[in-house]
Amino acid sequence: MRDLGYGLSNFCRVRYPPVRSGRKTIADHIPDASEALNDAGIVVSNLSHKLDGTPFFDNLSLKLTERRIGLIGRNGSGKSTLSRLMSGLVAPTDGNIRIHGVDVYKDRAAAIRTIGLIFQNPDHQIIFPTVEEEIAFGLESLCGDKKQAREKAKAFLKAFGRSEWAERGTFTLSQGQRHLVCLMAVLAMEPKVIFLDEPFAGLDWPTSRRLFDWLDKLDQQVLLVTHDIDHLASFDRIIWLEKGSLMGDGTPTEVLPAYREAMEAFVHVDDPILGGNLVLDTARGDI
Ligand SMILES: Nc1ncnc2c1ncn2[C@@H]1O[C@H](COP(=O)(O)OP(=O)(O)OP(=O)(O)O)[C@@H](O)[C@H]1O
Repeated sequence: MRDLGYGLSNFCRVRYPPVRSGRKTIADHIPDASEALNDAGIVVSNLSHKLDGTPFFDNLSLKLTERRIGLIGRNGSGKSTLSRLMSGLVAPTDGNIRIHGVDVYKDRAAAIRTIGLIFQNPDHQIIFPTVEEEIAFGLESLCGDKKQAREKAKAFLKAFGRSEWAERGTFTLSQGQRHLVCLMAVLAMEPKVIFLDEPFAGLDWPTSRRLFDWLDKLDQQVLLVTHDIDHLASFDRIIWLEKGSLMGDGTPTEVLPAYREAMEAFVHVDDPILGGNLVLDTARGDI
């Protein structure tokens, strides 16, 4: 497709220089040698990553110690890729990522104890026919004892007021209920950090609200990838990515208005009916 020269990256760079927190600058989040020894939170150090041989992340460094962190950006901005890298599912081309001191790619056994991942679609996560088996699976990989894992799964279901789900077929549950099973399976393993990649997509408002309320009560550090910025107003820190670059980093009040304005400008500038200029370049990653 033809690009009329109003690419997102240029648009944002001209009108929206990276948003910086009043309290901190990006440099404050770059770990120095002494900070690298600090095991707290998520530490991304000089991350460079290529996709199909093309550089995507270039020397990205972040130190995330806040309890609630939102990761936003347009489609293709790199949110899921960064989540996969942070979860240790993908090897970074260069640099490293440590979560509470664990190099998540190199030390998978420790990573499983440290990170919990919840995907957008519970069907990409659930593999067992019954709820109890699903929850017991991760526990068994931690303790190595099937009976103990099943008992712990039962106790966990009871604590969530869902004992009657133990023998229930996972695919007889609604999508919202399957999300809850995924959340319980992850929480049962007591990870220090939980990554959620668009967990509310496709859920009705009460279900997403209830899931959000559960998340809100968790003690764990949570990193939430979402397009629904209304969920992020109460968060501690927002990271805004565009095409692998950091466009904003700060509190919701510092980042979200600029993000909203940039996204609204896109609606009007690029609308084929109102503006006549819709040019979506798939190679560029617009869609
Ligand atoms: N394995 C891969 N190989 C090559 N390119 C990839 C790969 N995975 C993702 N990409 C590309 O990297 C870019 C970032 O993708 P990513 O899925 O991280 O974006 P996203 O911000 O999560 O998008 P969305 O909001 O649509 O979920 C996209 O242009 C995508 O096409």
